[in-house]
Amino acid sequence: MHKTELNYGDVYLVPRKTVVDSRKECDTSVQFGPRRFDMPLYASNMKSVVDAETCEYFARHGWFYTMHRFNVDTVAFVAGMQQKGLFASISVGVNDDTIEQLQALKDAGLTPEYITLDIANAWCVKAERMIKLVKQMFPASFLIGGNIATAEAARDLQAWGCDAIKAGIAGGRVCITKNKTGFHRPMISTVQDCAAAVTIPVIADGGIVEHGDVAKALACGATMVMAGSLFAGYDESAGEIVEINGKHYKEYFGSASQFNKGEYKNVEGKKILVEYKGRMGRVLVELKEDLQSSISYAGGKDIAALRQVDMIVVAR
Ligand SMILES: NC(=O)C1=CN([C@@H]2O[C@H](COP(=O)(O)OP(=O)(O)OC[C@H]3O[C@@H](n4cnc5c(N)ncnc54)[C@H](OP(=O)(O)O)[C@@H]3O)[C@@H](O)[C@H]2O)C=CC1
Ligand SMILES: Nc1nc2c(ncn2[C@@H]2O[C@H](COP(=O)(O)O)[C@@H](O)[C@H]2O)c(=O)[nH]1
Repeated sequence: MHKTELNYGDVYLVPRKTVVDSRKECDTSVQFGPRRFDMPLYASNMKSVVDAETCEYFARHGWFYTMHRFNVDTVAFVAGMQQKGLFASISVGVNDDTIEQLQALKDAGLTPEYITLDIANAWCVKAERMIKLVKQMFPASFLIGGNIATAEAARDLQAWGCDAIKAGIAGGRVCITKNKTGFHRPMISTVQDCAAAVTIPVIADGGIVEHGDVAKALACGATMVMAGSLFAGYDESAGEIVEINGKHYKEYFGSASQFNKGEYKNVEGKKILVEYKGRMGRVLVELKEDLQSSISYAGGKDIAALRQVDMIVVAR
């Protein structure tokens, strides 16, 4: 028996009566862990998307961020952010180098406000061990575990101690996991299943193409949305600028790409060029305006309204 599953492009949200006089009245802010953020959206913890400056930029703009975990001096990063009066949000892996990294933070007397355990398939014994260790070493940190794509996996990660889970397997723009392994779940179905299965926040990760996809993810029960390619083309993003025939692009590569790994081993990501779009400030404003508009179409004043709307499947 084959199940039909849905992606962002397969569905739309059904409008309700607008109750505000202006879209400006709609509140896009979200409580996520110990802090409140201006938007329920943040940039992927990938080396081609964020670096220390990008993280600082987002934090100063009231947005959540997570630093990537590749060749990062975690102690310097956490100390630097906290010395500037900003929150520290880091990523860790599942191997022994992560244990050393966590111990170094402890020895330095540092506690990051947010820790993301980042592995392609977090529904595994290695992630289970690391989630429990992180929780034991840093009980005060808000722990995000990912990625997973099923209700059963979501329930397990909650039981292991995660404070939030990140859902989305093989839906990203630079992902080749589905081609190389045959595994993938479309995002609408993934988010609906995972969000219905747990009481902790779910982050919808990957596959955002249109700004309206953010509202669709929230309508499915996501508390936060993570996106890579959406943020990869700007001055403030971490990727390099490339010029071809007088046109400018930015490099965007997967964390499991040969480029990021430095070797062709278990490669499940690729490198692409995305259009260079200049300063990031304008798109942050536009993303907020678009979400405010979504909330108004949902008939409410804040993002909770999006959970009340009906969703229709587009006939093909
Ligand atoms: N969201 C998504 O769909 C995906 C995201 N990614 C991203 O790419 C990066 C690379 O991550 P990842 O692939 O986890 O690799 P890592 O290199 O980070 O692997 C971490 C460790 O876990 C082991 N491991 C990884 N995958 C498996 C597996 N399927 N079975 C058993 N052991 C495993 C690895 O051992 P060994 O190498 O020996 O197997 C390694 O020791 C991450 O940042 C991740 O988020 C990658 C693919 C899909
Ligand atoms: N299968 C892979 N997925 C990857 C890799 N690097 C990152 N990712 C995931 O993609 C999203 C971003 O997706 P986008 O559609 O918004 O661009 C990111 O947050 C990761 O979950 C990879 O090498 N392979």
